[in-house]
Amino acid sequence: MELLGETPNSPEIHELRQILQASHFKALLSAHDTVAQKDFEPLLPPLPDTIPESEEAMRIVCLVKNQQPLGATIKRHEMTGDILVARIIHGGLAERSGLLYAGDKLVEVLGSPLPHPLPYHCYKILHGIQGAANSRVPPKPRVPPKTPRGFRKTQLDYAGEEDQAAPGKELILSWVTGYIFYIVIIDQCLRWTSGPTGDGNVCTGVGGRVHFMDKFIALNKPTIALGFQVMMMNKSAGFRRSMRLCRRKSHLSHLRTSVCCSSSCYNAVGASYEEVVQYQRHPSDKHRLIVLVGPSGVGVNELRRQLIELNPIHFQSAVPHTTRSKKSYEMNGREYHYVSKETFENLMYSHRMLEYGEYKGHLYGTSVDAVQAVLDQGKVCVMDLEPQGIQVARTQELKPYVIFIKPSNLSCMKLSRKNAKIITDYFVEMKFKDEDLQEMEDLAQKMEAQFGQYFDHVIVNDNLQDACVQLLSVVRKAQEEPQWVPATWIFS
Ligand SMILES: Nc1ncnc2c1ncn2[C@@H]1O[C@H](COP(=O)(O)OP(=O)(O)OP(=O)(O)O)[C@@H](O)[C@H]1O
Repeated sequence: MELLGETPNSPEIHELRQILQASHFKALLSAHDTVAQKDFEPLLPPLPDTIPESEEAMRIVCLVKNQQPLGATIKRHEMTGDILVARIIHGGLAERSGLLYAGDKLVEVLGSPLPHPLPYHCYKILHGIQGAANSRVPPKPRVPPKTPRGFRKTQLDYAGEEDQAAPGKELILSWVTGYIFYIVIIDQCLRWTSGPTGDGNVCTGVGGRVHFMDKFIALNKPTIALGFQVMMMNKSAGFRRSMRLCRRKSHLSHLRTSVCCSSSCYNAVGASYEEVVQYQRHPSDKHRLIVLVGPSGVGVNELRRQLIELNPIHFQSAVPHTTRSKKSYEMNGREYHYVSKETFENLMYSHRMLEYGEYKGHLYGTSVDAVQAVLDQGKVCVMDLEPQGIQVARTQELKPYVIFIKPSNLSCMKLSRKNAKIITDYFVEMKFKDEDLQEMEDLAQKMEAQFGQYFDHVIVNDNLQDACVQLLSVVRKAQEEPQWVPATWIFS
């Protein structure tokens, strides 16, 4: 205002004077001056000036702590006993400071060397700090995280609230198998943080058991898991009759079925998550293999048969292989590919059989090449598979889309299956008993629990017509719309 008094008058000067004299502006300037004159910075403890030359170079980290938690967890190294920073919570004080990192060794806090304490003692020391605290940590090369950002699909259910090892209850998340989430940051400790990508509900949290630190998005509701389907007898290609219940009833000793599984499947089964990407099939690409799984008797064959009947030019089953001899009315490549035992076994051992089994001394099975032959014709190959066989089919070559056919609840099943028959072979059909339906339900639950992570979609087969309409729509979407698939199918 003083300076303005010395300045020749002008409309601008007049306006500026009015602004500076307005009460709200005076209040703002007054607040500024009050803040500026006080030193709100904490007094940092002086750096020690006598550091022995022999001492390993240290970073001295000064954190000023208020009521907020530090946002880091610590652990004791099993071998050395060192106290290490275990995790840095996303968005917490430690992370925002940019000074502490997972894996840092805490040497001293508040000028006192850390005794060889249990993490609990350290926790008490750290927790008790108010204001500024110097900590000494050895320098550490910062290695950029190796794991790429990207989407992951959960392979297990995780109940965060029940996890004793979870680092902070307020951040804990729970999820079910099949959730897709996006990772933003991964540090050396296998934690990750993920951020919004647009769709879905965004939530932030930590999965303790799998050591994730996440802000993650549920883009996909989980789909389901699987069953135990065995050897089938062909009536004609595409309309196979199942022997699954037959095996359960009386022919168990005659039927031996196996499913081969490459070593990778064991890894996948044990993993907590799988890296996934969205895949949109180009119209000129081969179709994805459609795999139906479900407990015996649920209607897997019935649905496959109905789908093919709806459009036999578009949908087709793969022709299976057998070592039995050809009957007079059969044709090689139509009902079966008739091969020697040696050829069959070669296919088995070279992992070219998606599933195989033995019935009455003969081998039967469906090969990858038979599926490829259908896909090469530009058709959609539809097959039913034992859940154990999904792993073998899960290749970049076939890109299977797995649909779990699930029974509805017992009372609905009793109604819908009133006139249905269990087809055990060509000649024997028997009515479903209550125990068959119960067994089907139990098996469905086991399949979901064990193989749910592989299911892209679940159809509850209550009303047959509804289930068939759903199947048609899902199969169309699988071929025409973007779907989450393992990243290895696309980048390998
Ligand atoms: N939704 C449904 N409503 C009524 N009957 C059904 C329904 N789904 C299937 N069925 C009947 O149930 C019986 C068993 O079906 P299907 O043979 O397809 O079972 P599956 O799952 O292939 O088992 P398996 O391989 O052991 O035969 C058949 O008689 C079929 O017509």
